Amino acid sequence: MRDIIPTLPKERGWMFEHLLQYNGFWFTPTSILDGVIFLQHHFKPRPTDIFLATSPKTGSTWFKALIFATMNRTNFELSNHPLLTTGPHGLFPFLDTYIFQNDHYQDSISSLKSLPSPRLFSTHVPYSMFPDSATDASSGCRFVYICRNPKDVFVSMWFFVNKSRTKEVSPMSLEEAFELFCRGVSPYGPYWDHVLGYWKASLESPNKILFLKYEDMKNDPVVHVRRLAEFIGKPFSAEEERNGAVEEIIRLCSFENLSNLEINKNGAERFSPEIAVDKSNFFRKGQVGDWKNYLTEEMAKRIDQISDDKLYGSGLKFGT
Ligand SMILES: Nc1ncnc2c1ncn2[C@@H]1O[C@H](COP(=O)(O)OS(=O)(=O)O)[C@@H](OP(=O)(O)O)[C@H]1O
Repeated sequence: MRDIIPTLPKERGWMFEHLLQYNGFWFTPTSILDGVIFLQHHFKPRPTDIFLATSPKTGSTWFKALIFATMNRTNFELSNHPLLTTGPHGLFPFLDTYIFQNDHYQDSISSLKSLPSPRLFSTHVPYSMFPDSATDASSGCRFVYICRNPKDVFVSMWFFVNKSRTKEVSPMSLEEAFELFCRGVSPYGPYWDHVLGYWKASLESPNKILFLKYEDMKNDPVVHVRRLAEFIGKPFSAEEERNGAVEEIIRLCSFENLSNLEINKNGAERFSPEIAVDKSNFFRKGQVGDWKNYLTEEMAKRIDQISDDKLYGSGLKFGT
């Protein structure tokens, strides 16, 4: 499979020199692309697997914390919760770079096999690129997908790459990045196609894919954490509700709490030999509508127009 890499369409990268287009989406060579190809051809899903799927900068860090804290809430006291010492990205495996936590494919396969069920994974991989054995209605695997307003996603991504990019990549102006994003050339982009893949699948199989919006979680976290808990098969009991368990999880995973923990302020998260990101870069502002501080009226209109065109007839509207 790797033989095809030199033949793939190539564009300017955001964090690394290039992005390569594979199966209609743009990926970073070689780390991410290798991981995606591994997933397509070697990953064996289990019916109990749960995937937290996101496009980059849509709230992955936040939802990693939320889903882990919800799923494991009876296993830990708040005072010794893993989130206080591990940080959201270390809680459960990121599937896209899983092969780099191990020496080669065979080790990754064995190590995936040894994980206890139910396995929880995070991923940025588009829905269409998952093996059929995971996406078939009969497979049992479930996906939680997070969508965010593309204007905030773009601004978040631009700040992130300007802090995290490697030395060989020259700084990218907001305008240059904007052009690439609008053309769909962004990590795991086109953003709109990524969202629509999961959206359409969630309409076809609502019991298989829970489609959530960053903005809705911000507006009414209690309702959405309850939905998340029900979807992963861990609904809050009446007693937990009375004891404020939902609110406790929301507080634990809040931007204010997580961004102020020592574990999230210092050091780097290493995803692969090439990709290491300062942990603090995963926390910027955590707000809805920050795009207003960076995009001109014309830029906002252009993204809105693309969204109108792409989402036309889908029934999906981005949060604002
Ligand atoms: N706890 C919490 N609550 C709300 N928002 C949060 C939280 N943690 C991180 N963030 C904000 O999410 C943005 C980063 O997105 P991701 O976590 O998807 O990034 S990544 O894909 O893992 O690189 C980025 O958004 P911006 O602030 O708009 O840049 C982070 O600040």
